[in-house]
Amino acid sequence: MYEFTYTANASRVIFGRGSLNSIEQEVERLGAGRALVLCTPDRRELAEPVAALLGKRCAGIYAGAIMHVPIESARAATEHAGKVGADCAIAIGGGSTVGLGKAIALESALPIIAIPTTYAGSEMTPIFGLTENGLKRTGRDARVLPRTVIYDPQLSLTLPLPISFVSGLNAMAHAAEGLYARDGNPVMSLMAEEGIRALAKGLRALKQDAANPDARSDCLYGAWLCGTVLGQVGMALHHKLCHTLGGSFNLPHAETHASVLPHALAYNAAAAPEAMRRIARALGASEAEANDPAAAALALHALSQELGIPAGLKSIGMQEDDLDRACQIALANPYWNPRAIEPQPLRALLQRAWSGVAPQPD
Ligand SMILES: NC(=O)c1ccc[n+]([C@@H]2O[C@H](COP(=O)([O-])OP(=O)(O)OC[C@H]3O[C@@H](n4cnc5c(N)ncnc54)[C@H](O)[C@@H]3O)[C@@H](O)[C@H]2O)c1
Ligand SMILES: O=C(O)CCC(=O)CC(=O)O
Repeated sequence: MYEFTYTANASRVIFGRGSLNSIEQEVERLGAGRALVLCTPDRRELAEPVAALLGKRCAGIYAGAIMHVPIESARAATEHAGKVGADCAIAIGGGSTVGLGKAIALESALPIIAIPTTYAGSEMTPIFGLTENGLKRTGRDARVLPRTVIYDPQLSLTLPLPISFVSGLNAMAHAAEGLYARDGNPVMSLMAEEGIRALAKGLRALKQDAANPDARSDCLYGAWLCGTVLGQVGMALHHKLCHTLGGSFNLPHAETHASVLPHALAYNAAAAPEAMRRIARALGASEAEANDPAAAALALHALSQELGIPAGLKSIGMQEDDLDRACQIALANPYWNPRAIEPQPLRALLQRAWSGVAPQPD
């Protein structure tokens, strides 16, 4: 028995090797003529070819993107865009750069073209994040959804494997929670399962050969699917926990997602057996194995180990003494989750996520 509401986001997506070459015509298609190219300070080499392809349509390169978009960086970028008369922003990079483009759009309504080079998936969502006085807030606004997304797998060939792996698990997290979302729907569930499957295939191939173009294409295809899910349906325990950990303890985003995901799925396994079956199946479990709700979390933990992802929040700088406070913060703002958020089980989840041991339901 199906019952759902589904409103598609209106992004235009161009996917393929060499699709970067279409950037000038995509700027023209938006009716723009002065595109500001955004990147992080350490990735100007990504922005320069875009500026060259744009020629006279380029309003310059702004290399001021910072993770979690500090409000000061957003204000400076918006001011600069105004000063150079930009009528479009092109964000080439990961979620930090797309996040800066979104901050400019939130203030100025400039159209964004996103050219993702990690698997974060921000390019496919109307979700923005801004950090002020050490506190990160997120919201949804149609103005921040990139109008056009160009996925060119060639551009992620230089993404280091450690970042590729954790960014891939960040993407899988969107799909996993999308499979048990309160407002989920069959289209998003199909995309979520296929996204996890494509990323598992691509990440495993990257482990063998970081320069494998087909593996990069599989990963970026999976990131597109998972990012689309994130943009369409609500998230739950896993994303709320990672937001708390990232925002309150300044932990790196993708690494935090990768550490927490197996444990968040174990917490929810009994309450969302169908989602767990589809996740386990997408990760390569047999139909018989996938029928065990615990299989999804264990398969994800096994994939993390196979990829060599450092185990546990302790490996990315979180202190064990901070776990009690993390638990209190996570409990402070109630939100929907397929299983009730209870203090003791949540604290046990955080302990296991911190230590990096195998996940277990409790
Ligand atoms: N709003 C949303 O929908 C959404 C979704 C996911 C993530 N995010 C946000 O995005 C940020 C995290 O994004 P991220 O994980 O992509 O991190 P990121 O954008 O900071 O990139 C991670 C690292 O990869 C490097 N990198 C990127 N592309 C590269 C390339 N081609 N070659 C070499 N190095 C490259 C960057 O320089 C950086 O050091 C967080 O702030 C997170 O909250 C937002
Ligand atoms: O937590 C996520 O991976 C998606 C939401 C997010 O990062 C919001 C933001 O900080 O831009």
